[in-house]
Amino acid sequence: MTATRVLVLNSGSSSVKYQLLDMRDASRLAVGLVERIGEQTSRLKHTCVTSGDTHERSGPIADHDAALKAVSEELAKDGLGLDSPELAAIGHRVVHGGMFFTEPTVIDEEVLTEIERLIPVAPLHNPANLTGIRTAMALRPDLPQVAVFDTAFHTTMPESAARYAIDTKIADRYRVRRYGFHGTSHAYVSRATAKLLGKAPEDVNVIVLHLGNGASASAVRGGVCVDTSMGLTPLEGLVMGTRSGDLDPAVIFHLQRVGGMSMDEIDTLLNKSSGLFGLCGDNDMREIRRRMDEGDEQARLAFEIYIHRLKKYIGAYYAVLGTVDAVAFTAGVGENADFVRAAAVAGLEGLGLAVDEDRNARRGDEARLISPEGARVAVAVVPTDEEMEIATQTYALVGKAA
Ligand SMILES: Nc1ncnc2c1ncn2[C@@H]1O[C@H](COP(=O)(O)OP(=O)(O)O)[C@@H](O)[C@H]1O
Ligand SMILES: CC(=O)OP(=O)(O)O
Ligand SMILES: [Mg+2]
Repeated sequence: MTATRVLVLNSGSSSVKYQLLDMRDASRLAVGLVERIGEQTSRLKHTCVTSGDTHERSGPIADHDAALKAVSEELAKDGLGLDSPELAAIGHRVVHGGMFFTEPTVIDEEVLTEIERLIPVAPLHNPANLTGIRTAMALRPDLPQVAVFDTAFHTTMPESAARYAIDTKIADRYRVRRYGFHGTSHAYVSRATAKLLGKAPEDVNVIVLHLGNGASASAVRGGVCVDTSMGLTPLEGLVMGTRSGDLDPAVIFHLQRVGGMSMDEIDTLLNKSSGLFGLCGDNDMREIRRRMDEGDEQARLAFEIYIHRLKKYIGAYYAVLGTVDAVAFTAGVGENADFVRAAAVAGLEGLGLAVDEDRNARRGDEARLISPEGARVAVAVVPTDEEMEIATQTYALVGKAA
């Protein structure tokens, strides 16, 4: 029997998303999510796609190690356990790959050490990714484990976009530059957008807006990333669920010198209690919408700040690209919040950007155009599929090695 299945683990700071795929036809066998890891109210939702059965369990799951063991038990109940000889590899999302990793990579001790070394520049993500990898390695030491890096797609950025305007010697010594994240999603979505337009990726310029809890924008010219909004860490750029995005770096000096806050306190403030959450106490766009509908001014202002920043990046990447064929909205907010999409392009008719109200309001799981018929620039909703992209890259690498 040839092994054709790939398990993908997308370990986030407090969640694990996973999919088991059969790469003969890229079909999904099982999908699931463990949320709120480390809290009393953890929840696991597992769906066996082949039987259509869904199981849910709630109750505390202490850490990512426990989460992965729970996932492995769920898969085993469906006869899809990690001990299956049909499993060819396990693919892991790794958020920060630094300058070292530009391609999917089979994980060994040296790779683990490098991912660990990058923890200070991805403190919310790389530790969770590492636990996922170590647990999976312990469960199946014989299998190839492949890391697919969020930063990889952005390594094509020109130096003019990747470098900060600081002393070059210091920047080089400490490897301070813009790496960019969500690259697997930006790669997948920019290609899927070209497909939606009936063109080859080489022939289109796309602005991708990945709006999830973390959020980033990218400018993709002919399939190649030329700029992205996240930087040394996933803190720069757009307003996010709990992260501030762009700010004057002097805010940090001010909070330390005048506010008496420690560096760790400021780090936590900017990463975990800023963004939409810091502005209005909620980081979920559904809740913000509900509050705005009730006339809540604080939620309204948070929304306006979020949209203002988003619009600035659309304008900036329009200028970076010169000509734009499409603007693609993706991830939790981008795929579901029609009011965010409408507000983000409102007033940009001069740039050829608009949404058709009916098309924008329609829901669906497929990539679709929401701009009016005959619009100069296509505006689209393009669901991301980081897991499928990771599985494809993992299987290609393992196949090559075999
Ligand atoms: N139906 C919806 N309407 C508006 N926003 C939504 C909806 N569903 C999800 N979201 C938003 O998507 C976010 C999660 O996006 P997701 O891409 O899953 O994020 P992450 O991968 O960073 O966890 C939620 O925090 C919420 O703001
Ligand atoms: C890099 C990053 O911000 O990832 P996420 O959106 O999953 O938090
Ligand atoms: Mg995400």
